[in-house]
Amino acid sequence: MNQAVVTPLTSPLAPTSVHRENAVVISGATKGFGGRLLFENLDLSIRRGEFVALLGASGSGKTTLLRILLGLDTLDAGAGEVATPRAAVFQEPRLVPSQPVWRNVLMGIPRRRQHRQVALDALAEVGLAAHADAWPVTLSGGEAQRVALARALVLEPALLLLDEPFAALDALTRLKMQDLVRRLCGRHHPGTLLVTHDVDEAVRLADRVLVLRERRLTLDVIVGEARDSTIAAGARLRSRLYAELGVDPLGREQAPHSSAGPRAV
Ligand SMILES: Nc1ncnc2c1ncn2[C@@H]1O[C@H](COP(=O)(O)OP(=O)(O)OP(=O)(O)O)[C@@H](O)[C@H]1O
Repeated sequence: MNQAVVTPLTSPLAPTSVHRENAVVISGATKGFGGRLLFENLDLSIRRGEFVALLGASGSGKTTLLRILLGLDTLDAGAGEVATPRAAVFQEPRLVPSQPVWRNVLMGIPRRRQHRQVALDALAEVGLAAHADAWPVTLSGGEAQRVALARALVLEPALLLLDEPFAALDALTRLKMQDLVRRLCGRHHPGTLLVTHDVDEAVRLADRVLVLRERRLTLDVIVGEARDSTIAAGARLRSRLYAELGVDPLGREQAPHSSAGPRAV
């Protein structure tokens, strides 16, 4: 079993008490760049095993929040803790071209676990065991992303951060990759945060969808029942998310959005 440890997001801010079942707990999170606030006083928790999608307009701060959770950036104010180990998959696979696939898979794990068989098992999970000795340059975009996913999961992350990992893939590969990620997250049980622009993707994959808008999480909606009950319920949920994002999927003119404050449904 994965022995998650807890890492404060910011020091010397007082840490919150993250329970072992939580992958993320942050409160009052505030971040800006050059005098522009991206988000302010934001609260977020993600449980282990929970798949959360984060939607928001371009530039709203989604990647910045993900980078903070990954430890690549810090909050300006607020407190938070994340369970570790953490792993991430980005839009680009970020493989090391001078190393064969199996060595790429092992790159983030401790030396004592760096055995070829560990890589082969991880590659088998993403259907790429036969490509273990291939060079990254010979892989398709979808295959390279599956290697990146294997490299993330071999860490047995308590928190998995996905920053638009399907965005560069063709439509069919994207659907297959989404199913794979969902299946493997169910098996490995990390808390997962998926940053995406794609409402359909969020509804297809997530247990919960958040919308970051105007410096706040203006929507925090449980997806499961709406997605799984009827087609109409799923469509209503997607419409609601599009409306929250101020977008009409059919390209009709939108009335200016007014948001009274964070709402949960
Ligand atoms: N290190 C930095 N220094 C200065 N500004 C930054 C830095 N990182 C991000 N920003 C700015 O913060 C804003 C939010 O960026 P971020 O990448 O978090 O948005 P996003 O919601 O992920 O956007 P997109 O969906 O287009 O990827 C942008 O205006 C960006 O230019």
